[in-house]
Amino acid sequence: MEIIENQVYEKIISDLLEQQYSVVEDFFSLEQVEELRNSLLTKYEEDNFKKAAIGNRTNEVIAKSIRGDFILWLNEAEAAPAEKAFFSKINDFVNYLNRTCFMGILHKEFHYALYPEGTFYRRHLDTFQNDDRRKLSMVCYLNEQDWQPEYGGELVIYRNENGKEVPKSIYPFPGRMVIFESQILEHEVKPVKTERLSITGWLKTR
Ligand SMILES: O=C(O)CCC(=O)C(=O)O
Ligand SMILES: [Fe+2]
Repeated sequence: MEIIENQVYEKIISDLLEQQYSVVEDFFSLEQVEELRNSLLTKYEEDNFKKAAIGNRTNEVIAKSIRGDFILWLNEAEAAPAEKAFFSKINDFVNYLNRTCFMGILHKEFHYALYPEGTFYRRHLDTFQNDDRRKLSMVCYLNEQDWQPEYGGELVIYRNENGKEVPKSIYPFPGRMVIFESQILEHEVKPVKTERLSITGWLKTR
């Protein structure tokens, strides 16, 4: 089958090869972001979110000193239209990765996340949850368009450059998507001064 080159995906792939992470400003349109934000907020108001835990799903510990967000795992089969459109874009990206880079992505898992004022997620590696199948982490921010840097909540990625640790701060502006190597890059979410919304997920092998 012929592969039609996609410039956005190609940029992500070359960023990942060069620096283990990539930031894309318009992976999802602002309309899509708004629909996802509304869907997240409705489900949060209906009390469907759980306090996020650390450890794997059979060995969960709620540790507020490590992370303070609330999450809701998404089920693709039962997804609402906004989430169906989200997954269709993710699936398109996964197919591209598998066909052009032989990444062998077989599974994925995504959750909504809401960080209430004052919460954070301390420095960690996403494979600490006993899941070494996690290959790529993806975070898409669903905040309002007037999100300000003073609100905090930046994602800080720690990269090693020539033996020196270099932190990269990425603010959670709406529509922004961050993709990084789950097994390599430690990262943290700095304390937020106002509610912070996102979808986070992992592309997994085997
Ligand atoms: O929301 C973010 O920017 C990152 C979240 C994160 O690190 C995680 O959920 O593992
Ligand atoms: Fe993480």
